[in-house]
Amino acid sequence: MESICSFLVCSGLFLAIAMILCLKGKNLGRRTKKLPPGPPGWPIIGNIFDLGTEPHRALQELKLKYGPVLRLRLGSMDTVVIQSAKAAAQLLKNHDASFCDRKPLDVFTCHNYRDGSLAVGRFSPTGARNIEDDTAAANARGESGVVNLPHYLFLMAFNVIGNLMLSRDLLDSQCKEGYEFFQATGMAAMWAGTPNVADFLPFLKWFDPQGLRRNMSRDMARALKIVEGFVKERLEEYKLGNEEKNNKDFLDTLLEFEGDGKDWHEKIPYERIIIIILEMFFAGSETTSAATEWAMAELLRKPEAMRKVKEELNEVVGENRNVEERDIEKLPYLQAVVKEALRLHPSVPLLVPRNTMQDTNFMGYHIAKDTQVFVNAWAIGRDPDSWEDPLTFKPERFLGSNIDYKGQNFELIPFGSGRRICIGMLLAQRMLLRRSNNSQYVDSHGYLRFPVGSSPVRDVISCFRVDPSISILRKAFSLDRPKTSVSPSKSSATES
Ligand code: HEM
Repeated sequence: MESICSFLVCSGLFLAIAMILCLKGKNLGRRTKKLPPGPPGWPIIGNIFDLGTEPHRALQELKLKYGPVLRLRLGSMDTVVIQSAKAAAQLLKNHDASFCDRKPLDVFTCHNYRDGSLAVGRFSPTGARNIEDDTAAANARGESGVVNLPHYLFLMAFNVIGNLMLSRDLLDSQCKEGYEFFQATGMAAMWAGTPNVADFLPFLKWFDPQGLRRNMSRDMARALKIVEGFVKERLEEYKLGNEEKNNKDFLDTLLEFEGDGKDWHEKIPYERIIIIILEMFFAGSETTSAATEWAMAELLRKPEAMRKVKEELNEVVGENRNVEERDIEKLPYLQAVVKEALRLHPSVPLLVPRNTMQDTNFMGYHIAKDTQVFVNAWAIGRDPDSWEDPLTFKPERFLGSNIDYKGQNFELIPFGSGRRICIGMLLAQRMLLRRSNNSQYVDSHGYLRFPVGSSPVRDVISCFRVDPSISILRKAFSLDRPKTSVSPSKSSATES
């Protein structure tokens, strides 16, 4: 036993020394080239502790000292952080080809996920339960009726995606696999979001010291199996001749796809379809529900903005009609509210990390191949060089302005930009501005319609007849996510 321990300790030391020497060698080679500035790091761990518990905030502070292009070493991983609209434009527009790869997390190597994934894959050129009913039931039980808004918003986003992808309400008593799927994806998202020391010190990958890969492998297998069941079911339906339905969903489209006649000339492999479907839940639920929640939290804190949204909705849609997709363009104030919420609270504050595909001369600095790149969309959205009064929630700033989040205005990039821009952006836009009752369909004009329902913002307004000073408990943590409770009965606003 003793000899095994000594062997492990010696091998660990040997690896650590080898790594330090290797890093030194690497640095010597680069001394002649100008690197971006950055704080000095510790041996082996580098600047990991400089990130703190909220990396986007800690990095924003480092910008004051080192400027908008910052260099860090996270373990053995070279990292560059971009923190101004100008630098983001250079990166995502002029150098997008060099920086369009992704830095993968170790946990995404399970079940060949990375090979099938769009979001973490290598770059290759080729409604919710009724809130009112639940509140009424709680009141009947003598409870306060405080609503856990994040919970409803997440369920809503999950079900909307379930309908678009698979034409089913996953979180419904009729769908027995739905709850297990919901749980498995939730756990997998948690493993993916836990900082993994093996990502920073790759020689530890083999040991999986926090057990994250093992946990991810288990929960991802559960989720993949359920999606596979849905896909098999659909293929059975095709065999029975049921494929001639009017409304094709995303799964139908993936199964029928036979190439675009340019870069892709074949059907999408079965395993990849399963991973893509799963990924839409990962990428689309938490992001959309967090953004909606922030928009609501900000509106509840700003009675004047809330009044304007209500007035606009009443004028354009009226009291008795549901919001339809075509209404969106006639709701400029609501659109401005969404932009302003995404400016201050982008759901993915550092975007999804990029990876440099080749040595690149970027704004006069040498960025080596395989450097990880963070773009701090959170800091850019609050940069006083780009925004007047940047910390104030002021939707009016977008009225009469052409600034949009579609990847062309680099001061507002909650969905990223360039080749790896969020593919769900337009869907997210609709989900943020609207609410589904899970039976949406495409109307004769090609618009998505939701027969019953309205914008989530409107829901809060109409469900609670909101007192502007309603209680909001907000606590930002890692992904800048607010925790919002809305109670029709409380009348003070607090923020922590
Ligand atoms: C408010 C909602 C959302 C936000 C803020 C958001 C944000 C982002 C960001 C920042 C990226 C990385 C972009 C870059 O590197 O330049 C991304 C990528 C991605 N998003 Fe979203 N997203 C949202 C909703 C969605 C939805 C609804 C879906 C699909 C159902 C989706 C699917 C994806 C996918 C597949 C990628 C990877 C694209 C690639 O790597 O090529 N997202 N998203």
